[in-house]
Amino acid sequence: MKFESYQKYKTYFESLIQEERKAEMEFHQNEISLLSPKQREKKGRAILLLSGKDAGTGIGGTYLVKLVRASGLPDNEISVGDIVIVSKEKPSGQEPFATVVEKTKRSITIAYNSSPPYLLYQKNLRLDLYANDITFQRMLSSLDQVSNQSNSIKLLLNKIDFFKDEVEQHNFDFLNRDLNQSQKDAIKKAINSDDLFLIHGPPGTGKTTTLSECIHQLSHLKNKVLVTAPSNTAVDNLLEKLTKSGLKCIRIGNPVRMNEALLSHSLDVLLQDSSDFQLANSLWNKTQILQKEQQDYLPATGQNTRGLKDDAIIRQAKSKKPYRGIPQSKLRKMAKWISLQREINALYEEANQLQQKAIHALLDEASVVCTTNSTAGSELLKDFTFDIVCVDEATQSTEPETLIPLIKGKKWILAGDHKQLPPTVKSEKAAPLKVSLFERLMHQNDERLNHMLSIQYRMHQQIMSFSNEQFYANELRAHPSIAQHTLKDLTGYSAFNMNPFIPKDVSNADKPIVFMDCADGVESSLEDSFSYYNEAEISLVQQVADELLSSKLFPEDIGIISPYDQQVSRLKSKLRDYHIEIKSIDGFQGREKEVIIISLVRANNSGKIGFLKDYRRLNVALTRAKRKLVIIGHKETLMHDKLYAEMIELFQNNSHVD
Ligand SMILES: Nc1ncnc2c1ncn2[C@@H]1O[C@H](COP(=O)(O)OP(=O)(O)OP(=O)(O)O)[C@@H](O)[C@H]1O
Repeated sequence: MKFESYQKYKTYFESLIQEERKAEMEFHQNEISLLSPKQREKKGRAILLLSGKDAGTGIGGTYLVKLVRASGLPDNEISVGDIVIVSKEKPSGQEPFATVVEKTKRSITIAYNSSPPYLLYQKNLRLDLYANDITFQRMLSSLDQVSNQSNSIKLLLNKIDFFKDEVEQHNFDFLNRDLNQSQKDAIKKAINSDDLFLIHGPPGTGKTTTLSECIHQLSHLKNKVLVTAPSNTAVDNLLEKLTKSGLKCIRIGNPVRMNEALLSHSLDVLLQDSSDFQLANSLWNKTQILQKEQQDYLPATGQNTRGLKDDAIIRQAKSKKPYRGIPQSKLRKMAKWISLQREINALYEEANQLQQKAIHALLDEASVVCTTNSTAGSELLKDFTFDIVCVDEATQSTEPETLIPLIKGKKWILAGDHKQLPPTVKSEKAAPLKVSLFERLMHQNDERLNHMLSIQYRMHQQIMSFSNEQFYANELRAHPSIAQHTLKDLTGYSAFNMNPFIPKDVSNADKPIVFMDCADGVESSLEDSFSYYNEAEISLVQQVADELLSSKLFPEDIGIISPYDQQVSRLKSKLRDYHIEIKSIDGFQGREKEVIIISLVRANNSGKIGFLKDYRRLNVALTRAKRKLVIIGHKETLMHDKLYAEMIELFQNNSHVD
């Protein structure tokens, strides 16, 4: 996809974002009707047991309601800016929308455009997330903001001038002495490139290791770097590598969603040592005392005021006479409430300024700031720009989402693998969003702008072979330290063939890959479901797991993956006591295990293989195992597809010993 002008680019992505936003809302409606309130609270998308009270008026005359849970809010994914609904038991779908404007440990304040329903001032309320709207808003805002950045537009519209001024070339003293030549080359090219560089990292090639060294070098060269990734886990993986080698980084985001071991780098934790922030805290404490005192008086809100403005109430209270039917005692109580409110507002204002000062001091000093793509668009970073923005896992986020961090920097370095699964997109109509910016730029630019890491540190070379040929033009090499590693190297492993119906190859350490034809398997699906399961394959997976466990393999060394959620949940319940990790292929991207068992599920007369046809899913599945890969599938069905047929042929012939 190429764009002729910024306007065309903006219109194209705006409509896709709106489609996806609609699908997100439908997803929440569905989940609300399917899950119990407690199940939804556990997922972090509902908060139960709240009590509501009037919190005055907000910006633009909105009506504010504060919802409190005295015991504290449970962990949740609801953020300021999100759209929510409040109900008594189960939402009916008729509730008006509100927007979250403030969140504390015990309360959440929401804004309504018109007078909120009376229900809001009761106990036992339930608040539901309706759309994670904040990320959509940030995407739209990034699309707008990019119009002021000629350099960014040039990159997005593929108007890159390769022959402009010579870029300053740097020589490097690498911190990580173990880097291989391909990784060093990627770092040199990325740093010496002009505005944009793409690090293509096939499975296990040390993409994060390489990006981490690159960030170190950039920081040593006195650059201010913003480092982002789509998920908190991916940000923490990178942060762990960066801080291990001594780089000072600040991590922005909700500490509840961070890896505990990395909390000392969190902005929230670092702020605790700032004297300005401590002062701000004491002012917030004062506001709480004043708010308590306010409870003895009458709130000058809603019907109490009979339309009188604050100044008029104060004036009338001084006059010692009733006014518009409001008795003098009530006027005095409201006047006192107003003067306390003014004091509270002033303290809040002062505290917020002090907090801003403390945050600015920390962020001004930091050479590396780490956060998720979405949070890069938060108010906190509003006034900051960076020399370089580095985005890890860039093939897992949509183009508008990647734009959120990118517009904060002059030069972009993206790392990812467009041969693995693309970002998740809920709406069919928004499917073009599955082409990440990384993938688009990779296809539209020549090799001067990218480098593929070519040495992998995960898979036995036979396990790597098929993916290497099909997806990486045979350019991948297995590092000698792992190229021949097998189950034999694991302490205690002793192949044991206890089940005569399971081929010996399954426990034989010298056979890194086994394809098992589950010829009597039949796919089934529940009514109204596009997900499939296959009972015969479930039984075979169990027998294979038994065989491996009795060969003294630890359950934590085994992973079971399947493309279909129905199969995953049935495998989980059948193997409940096995303590083996069982996940969808999509959920296992980025992970690895010594042994992987794949159940492919599809088995029918017409050779239909559904979304197995997305070969990137097959690539992810085949590249998770380090020492042993067992693939279970219905050969006859799979042979209808050329690529699966090639895979089966290769793996059935390829189980010789090297
Ligand atoms: N030069 C190297 N020498 C030795 N080990 C390395 C080297 N580079 C990476 N590794 C190891 O390879 C493994 C994968 O590295 P890393 O997590 O950086 O890879 P990745 O490409 O981001 O992974 P993924 O495939 O999950 O995206 C890690 O255990 C890492 O320590």
